[in-house]
Amino acid sequence: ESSSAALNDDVLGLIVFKAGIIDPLFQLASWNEDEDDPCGWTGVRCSPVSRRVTELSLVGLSLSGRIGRGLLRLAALQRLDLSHNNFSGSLHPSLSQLEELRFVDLSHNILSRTIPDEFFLQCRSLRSLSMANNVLSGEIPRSIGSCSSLVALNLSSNRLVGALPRSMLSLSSLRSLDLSNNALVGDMPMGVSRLYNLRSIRLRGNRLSGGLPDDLGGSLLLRHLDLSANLLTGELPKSMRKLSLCRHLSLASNLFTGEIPPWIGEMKSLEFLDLSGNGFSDRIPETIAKLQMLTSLDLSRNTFTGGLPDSINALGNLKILDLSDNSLIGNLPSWIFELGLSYVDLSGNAFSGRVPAVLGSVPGLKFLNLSGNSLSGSLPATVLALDRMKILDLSTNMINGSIPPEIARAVSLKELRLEKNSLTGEIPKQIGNCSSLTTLVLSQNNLIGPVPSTIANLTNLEVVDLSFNMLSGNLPKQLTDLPHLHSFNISHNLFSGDLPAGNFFNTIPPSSLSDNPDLCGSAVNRSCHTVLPKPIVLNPNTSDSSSNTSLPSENIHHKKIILSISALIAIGAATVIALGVITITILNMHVQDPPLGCHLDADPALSDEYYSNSPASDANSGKVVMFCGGDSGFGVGAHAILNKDCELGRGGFGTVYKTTLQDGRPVAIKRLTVSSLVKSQLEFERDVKMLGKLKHSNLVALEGYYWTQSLQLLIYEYVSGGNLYKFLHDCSTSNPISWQERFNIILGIARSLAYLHHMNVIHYNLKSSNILIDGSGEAKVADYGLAKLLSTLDRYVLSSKVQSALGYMAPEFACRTVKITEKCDVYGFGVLLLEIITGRQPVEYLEDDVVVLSDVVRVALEAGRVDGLVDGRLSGKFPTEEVVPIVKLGLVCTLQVPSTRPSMSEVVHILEMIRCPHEHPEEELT
Ligand SMILES: Nc1ncnc2c1ncn2[C@@H]1O[C@H](COP(=O)(O)OP(=O)(O)OP(=O)(O)O)[C@@H](O)[C@H]1O
Repeated sequence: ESSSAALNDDVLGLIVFKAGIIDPLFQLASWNEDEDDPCGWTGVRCSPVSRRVTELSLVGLSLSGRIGRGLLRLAALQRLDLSHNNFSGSLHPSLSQLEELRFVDLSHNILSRTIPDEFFLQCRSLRSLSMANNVLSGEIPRSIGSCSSLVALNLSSNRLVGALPRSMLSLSSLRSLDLSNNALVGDMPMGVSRLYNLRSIRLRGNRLSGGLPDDLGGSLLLRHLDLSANLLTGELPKSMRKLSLCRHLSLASNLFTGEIPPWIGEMKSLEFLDLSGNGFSDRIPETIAKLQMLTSLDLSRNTFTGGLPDSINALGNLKILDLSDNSLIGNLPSWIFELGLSYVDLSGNAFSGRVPAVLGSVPGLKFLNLSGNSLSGSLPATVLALDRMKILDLSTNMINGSIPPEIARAVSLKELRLEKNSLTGEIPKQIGNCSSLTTLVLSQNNLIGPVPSTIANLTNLEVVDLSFNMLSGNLPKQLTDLPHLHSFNISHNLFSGDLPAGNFFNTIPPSSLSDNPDLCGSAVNRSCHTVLPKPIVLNPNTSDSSSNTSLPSENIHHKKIILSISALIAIGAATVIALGVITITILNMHVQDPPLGCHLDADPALSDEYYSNSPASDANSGKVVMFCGGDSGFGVGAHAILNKDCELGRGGFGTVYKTTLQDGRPVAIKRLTVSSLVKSQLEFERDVKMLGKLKHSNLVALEGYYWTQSLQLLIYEYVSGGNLYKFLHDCSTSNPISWQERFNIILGIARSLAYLHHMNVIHYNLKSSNILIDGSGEAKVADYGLAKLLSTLDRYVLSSKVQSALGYMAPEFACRTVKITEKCDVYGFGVLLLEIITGRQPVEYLEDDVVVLSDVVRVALEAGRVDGLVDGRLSGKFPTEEVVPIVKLGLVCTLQVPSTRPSMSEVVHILEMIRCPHEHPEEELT
């Protein structure tokens, strides 16, 4: 009977515990309060004799909430393991009262606050307690000394402060103490030797100071001592020589001084010795040779002097040797490389002599850093032939000769650093075999010749630095194919010719290219051709495009075409463009637009016939995705969307229809007619979602999309006022827009472009038909970023289709070697600005000539006839003082060299200044 009552106590306790916590993954589903016996429940174990719960182990079950009183009913509990959950709150002070409790692991939770004093005061038989990796704060309670049964205590990685309580010295059963990574201060108290059972002390990462206690060596059983990353000072106490069982000793990153005492050789069990980052000085003692078990020796970042003691030669088990950043001198003894080491760092010393050729006989060597010494002679072929080597750094020495072709065998090499030496000769083409290479630094040598094209085989390359050499020739075009390249410094060489165009090279910083007098391309601000072409203009009214390409000149009145060099370039470019247009036309044939018509029901392109031509499942499988999360009300399938309202118009990318959402709100739907060119669904959706995130009052918001293989729709906010082209050029519009309205429109466009560029989006397709005017006269820019959705055609050809005939296209589109940046939008904006001010088309096609607006304006400005430029429909109603600066701004934006055009944020600033000149008296527009 009493056992069943007790059983119910256990059931009750566990159910109460469960009620207080959150179990998001239903891990405790088996805990059913209707059962009498909890012994079969997840994580519960019972004594086979008494059937009482003796163990509760709920590790890593994503449980959260507080560890409540329920557990106090489990009177027979011996083991409690709730580690790797999200339990919060403070530690229950009475938990330790459970008479049988021996093992508690609450590590890796988010327990906070101080550890209650009572917890240790009441502690009965607790042997192991871990609360590591929580957020406990405050001091370690002094009462800890009363928990005399403790064998293991781990409070590491919390936020504990204060000094180590002296009372801990009475924990004579303690074998393992881990208080590392807290903020403990003060010194390590004398009397540690009373903790004669201690096997392991870990106090790394605190702020302990003062010297080590003299009796530290009294803990004779110590095997692991880690006091690194504290502020400990003084010399090593002599008693430590008695720690002959100690395998792991780390005193790294403290303030210890003096020499390493010769008695260190008596700590014979040492396998790991780390004294790095201290102020140890003098010579490395010969007695170190007695540490026969040593596998890792780190004495780096001290001030050791003298040569390498030959005794290290005796350390037959050594795998890792780090003596970097000391003041060691002498030749590199060849025996170092006969030890079978895998990691050697001797950098930052004053070693001299040659790089030992014997290095090549160390088959297991993976890491070798000899940088920052005074090594001379040539690079032994054997060094580079190590096929397991991952990192080789011989930089900042005096090594001469050439890089041996045996480098071909370094197939595991990830980093090769040979900078700041005196290497000569060419970069061997065999480097193309080092397929693991991510970092190649050969800067500040005397290398000559070209960059071998085999470098383009190294597809893992991320960082290449070849600066300050005498390398020459053209850069291999294939470098643009390196997918991970993010730094490529070739400055201060003799490279010539075009920079590779595309990928990483589109954004390469000019500083990485500087001082190569014959290198050209926009990144170095040097044209690859002597003359940049003027804007490319095609006459859309004739089929022979090249004959209509003209070079607008200073005198634009009926000037005949002159076949100058720039004209030839322009004609060449135009021919390319014309070919592009033809390509698009062919590609578009099977996605022909329907004939113009208002009601889509009658539109053959969207009738059932249309769908029967495309895979049926395809046409109906798409789903309308609205970014705001709401329901479009279209349901599934495209019929519902397009069979509704009316066509608004057609453009280069598609046809636009107006329709209404279920909530009555109108939207404009663009059906892309370039389906065959649209990227994969994944890329399309990624790009469209990115565009959908753009929010600006002067942008037409993209609200959603629809995708199937053969039909893609973009759902935009509907803008009621019509497009700017209509306002400017449609003669039937009776009410011309005023100067103020025009200024507002220009400013709105500028602001939206500055925002787009800030978000790293290039519009690519600015023109007045893409500027919509809303009900209150505000400009809203449409069609931004659409060029990005297409994959097949590159943007040069694309832009020729949508912009060239109209004169908004920046000249750099015609020069494939010049990088296309957001400055192409600045050009388009400049043209648009002049169009808005003058009310004239950007390009006018006369019988035997082409008149380019920016040239007309430039000539008029020079002749002082600016007022005559302003749209006559304004009947002289405009502030004269605003005209000159705004016209100048338009001309600056349409400058030929992209880098000489202002950024859009500068444009916004200038426009605001023109409008309110008095607020910026100190600044002047030139
Ligand atoms: N969100 C919208 N709200 C109202 N009308 C729109 C909207 N988007 C486009 N339109 C109208 O639909 C017509 C066609 O637009 P579309 O963008 O396809 O052509 P475009 O601007 O002439 O050429 P392109 O495709 O090269 O940008 C335009 O007259 C435009 O005014």
